[in-house]
Amino acid sequence: MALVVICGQPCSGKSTAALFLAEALKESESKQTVRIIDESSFHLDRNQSYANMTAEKNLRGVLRSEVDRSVSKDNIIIVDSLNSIKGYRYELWCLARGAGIRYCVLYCDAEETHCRKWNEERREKGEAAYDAEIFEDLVRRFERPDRRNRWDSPLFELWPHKDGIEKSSAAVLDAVSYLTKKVDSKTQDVKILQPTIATQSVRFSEANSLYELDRATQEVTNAIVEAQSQALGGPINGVSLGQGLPTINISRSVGLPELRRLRRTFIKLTGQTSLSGPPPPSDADSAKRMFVDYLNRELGAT
Ligand SMILES: Nc1ncnc2c1ncn2[C@@H]1O[C@H](COP(=O)(O)OP(=O)(O)OP(=O)(O)O)[C@@H](O)[C@H]1O
Repeated sequence: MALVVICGQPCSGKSTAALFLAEALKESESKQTVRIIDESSFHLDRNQSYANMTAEKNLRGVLRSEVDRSVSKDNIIIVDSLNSIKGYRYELWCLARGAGIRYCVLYCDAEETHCRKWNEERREKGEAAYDAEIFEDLVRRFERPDRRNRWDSPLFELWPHKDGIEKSSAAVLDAVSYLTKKVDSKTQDVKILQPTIATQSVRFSEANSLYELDRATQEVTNAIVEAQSQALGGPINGVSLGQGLPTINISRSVGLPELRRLRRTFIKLTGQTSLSGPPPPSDADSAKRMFVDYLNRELGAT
C-alpha cells in the first residue's frame, strides 16, 4: 500500500510524529493497517547503533531488510529512524518502487538548538538520550531532504519547535490524505511507484537479461563461500575474480542467508537510476565489479 520515511535530526520528534501518523491512519475512513519499523523493534540502543560507521551501517541494513520484507500492497509501513543520508532514502524509495506502492517523506524540521535541549532534558529525566559526541556527529552529517528529488517527494514538513506535533498537525493530515486518497488517473495527484523490470533489461543491455545479472552476482557469491571455507571463517582479503576486476575484501565471516539478502538488494538497486554513483552495469563484468564494490562497502573493514 505505502511506505512512509520519517526523517529528521536526532531528538527532533520523529517517533512522536510517527505515532500520531500511525494513529491517524488507523482511524481514517479506510482503516489502514499500519506498522512502525524503528530501532526499538530490534532492541537496538541509540548510542551503540551510532557508535561508529560499521554499527551505523548494520543498523541501516537491518532496518532496510525489515522494510524490504514488510512492504506490501495491503499495509502502510512507517520507517521511524534518522534516515538522514540521502543515498539511504534513495534505497528505501527503490524498495517502494520495487513493490509498486505509494511513498512519501515526513520531515521533522526542528532547529538543532531545540533538539539538543530536548535531548538534555531526556537525560535529566533519566530517559535514554544520545551521548553528546554522538549527537553532534549526527547533527553535522544530516542531509536535509529536498522535494526536488524523487526519493524525497512528496515531502510533508513539521516544525516541532514552533508548532509542536499533534495528530491534527497540517503535515500529518496532509500525509494521511495523500496515503489514503483514491487514485485518480485524471489529476494524477497520487503517485503509485512502478517496478522497473522493463527498464532493468534495457539498461543491462549487453548481458541482456536479469538472468545474466543473476548469474554474474551468483558467481561472486560462490567465490566468497569458497574463499571463506578455505579461510576457515577468518577474514578474506584479496580474493580475485579475474583480470580487471576488483578483489573481494571482507572483514568477517558472512553466512549464506546474509549473502543472499545482499545479492537480492543489489539486484533490485542496480535496476534503478543511479543517484550519483556509477551508471548501471552494461555487461556481466561490470555487474561483478559493481557487486564486489557493493559487498566490500557493506561488509568491508570500514
Ligand atoms: N515540541 C516538541 N516536539 C518534539 N519533541 C519535543 C517537543 N518538546 C519536547 N520534546 C521532547 O523531545 C524528545 C523527542 O521525542 P521523540 O522521541 O519523538 O524524538 P525522536 O526524533 O524520535 O528521537 P530519536 O532521534 O531519539 O529517535 C521527547 O523527549 C519529547 O518529549
